[in-house]
Amino acid sequence: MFALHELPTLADEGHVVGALPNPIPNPIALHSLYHPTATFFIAPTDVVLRDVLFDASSARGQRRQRLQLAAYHRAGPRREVAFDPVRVRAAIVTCGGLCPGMNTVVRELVVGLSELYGVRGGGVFGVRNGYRGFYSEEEPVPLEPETVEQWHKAGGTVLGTSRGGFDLGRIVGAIERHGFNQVYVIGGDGTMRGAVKIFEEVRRRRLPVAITGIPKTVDNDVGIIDRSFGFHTAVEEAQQAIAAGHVEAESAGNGVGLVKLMGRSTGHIALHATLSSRDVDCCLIPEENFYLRGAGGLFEFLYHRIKKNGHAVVVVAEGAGQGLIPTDTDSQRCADESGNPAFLDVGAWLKAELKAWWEEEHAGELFTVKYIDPTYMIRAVPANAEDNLYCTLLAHSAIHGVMAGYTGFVSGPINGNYAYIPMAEVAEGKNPVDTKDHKWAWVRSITNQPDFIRAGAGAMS
Ligand SMILES: Nc1ncnc2c1ncn2[C@@H]1O[C@H](COP(=O)(O)OP(=O)(O)O)[C@@H](O)[C@H]1O
Ligand SMILES: O=P(O)(O)OC[C@H]1O[C@](O)(COP(=O)(O)O)[C@@H](O)[C@@H]1O
Ligand SMILES: [Mg+2]
Repeated sequence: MFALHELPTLADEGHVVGALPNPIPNPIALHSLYHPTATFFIAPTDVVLRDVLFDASSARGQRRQRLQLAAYHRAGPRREVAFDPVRVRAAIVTCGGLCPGMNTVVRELVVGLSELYGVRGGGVFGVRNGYRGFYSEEEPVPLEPETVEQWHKAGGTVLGTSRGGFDLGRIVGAIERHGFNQVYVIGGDGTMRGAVKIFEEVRRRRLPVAITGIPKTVDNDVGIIDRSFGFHTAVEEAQQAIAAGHVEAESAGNGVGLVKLMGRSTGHIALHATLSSRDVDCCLIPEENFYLRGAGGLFEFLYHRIKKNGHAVVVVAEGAGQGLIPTDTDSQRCADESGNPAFLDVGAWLKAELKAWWEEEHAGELFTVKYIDPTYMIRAVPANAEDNLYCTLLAHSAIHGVMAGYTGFVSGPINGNYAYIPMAEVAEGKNPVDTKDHKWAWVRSITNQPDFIRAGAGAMS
């Protein structure tokens, strides 16, 4: 009935984990102050379904769908664990761009391993500055609950992060040399692709090491899970920039407030910020082509809005309209150290184009464009309450899975229920905004912006 997406375990390889010949009862069951209820432990047969929406109109269709239901192991504490807490030697690393909540995840991993499972002092380490920290001169730092106690209140990552520096041989060599048997990797899509390689190399070398990923990306561009942590905080922070753009535009004669928000290849932040603000007249995202001049274009639309309301606000995701921006040399379109494309500044380009257009078509009439680029301000903040809660659940899910002996997996909510997903699936999955779906239709119904399909033609850029 279900197609269960099985997880690798350390036992598959015949490893005697943490010097345990057989699983032992979960130490949480023996906790002196906490007595687990009958439903506390999750059975290996508990699953979370990936799809919850079905067309109930045809019995045949239902039968067919039931046969293909993708299911994942439900996350949570198991009755038995594979690691002896006394022998746990865990490494935690944060990679890629900043995202609100990174410190919270680290804090909860340290505190959870110590207080839920009784991992002893000196059993948890923080790797400095991303993947390269495994083999750099800076040694991993021991992390105790007291060290990390206040970390959830800080933005950024205390451990440090970086792009690039993924040297597989040296990373796995360092894991072996330090005797790490649990590795918690906090990072985005690129980091997860790297973690899959680490997992595979660890297997190839037959090392008794569990590798798990906790998906981090402010862009929300990791697939399968409901959303990534920090995303809601970033959307909340973006409101201030949009509000400022609105005030500036409203206070000027024929004013345009232009706000650029993060989103390298996905427009989730722009979309959610637009939906929650209501000050936005037009939202431009990488997944939807647009054009500036002519009938049905951005400028025609903005002209009508300005004439009607006296002002307009445009939110543009950083990855939007890249194909429209002229570039003199190919070298301008370079990549960052991780190989991610470094984009041209769509905001600065759009501002210049807006000014040129007004000058060409409405010279003599007052016009102002205020361009706000809050790029790092929306991600370099501490997590809000909801994201702190979410980070805690993600960290605990990861610990429970690793202690149970699973490896090569990512924890995350699927339709609100926490699940363990094979890491390779998450690394391969993308999460673009589905412009055919209702969420994008909601944006369009709120902004009433054009669909940028030229009359008599398909979508154009
Ligand atoms: N395909 C890949 N294979 C191995 N490592 C990768 C890959 N893509 C990115 N990485 C590494 O993952 C880390 C973070 O990647 P990056 O793309 O900068 O951020 P994010 O994980 O947030 O998307 C970097 O150390 C980078 O070298
Ligand atoms: O200047 P940096 O650190 O490379 O970060 C900029 C990029 O980081 C992002 O937030 C995405 O980063 P991640 O993939 O690491 O989450 C993009 O929106 C943005 O293009
Ligand atoms: Mg990324």
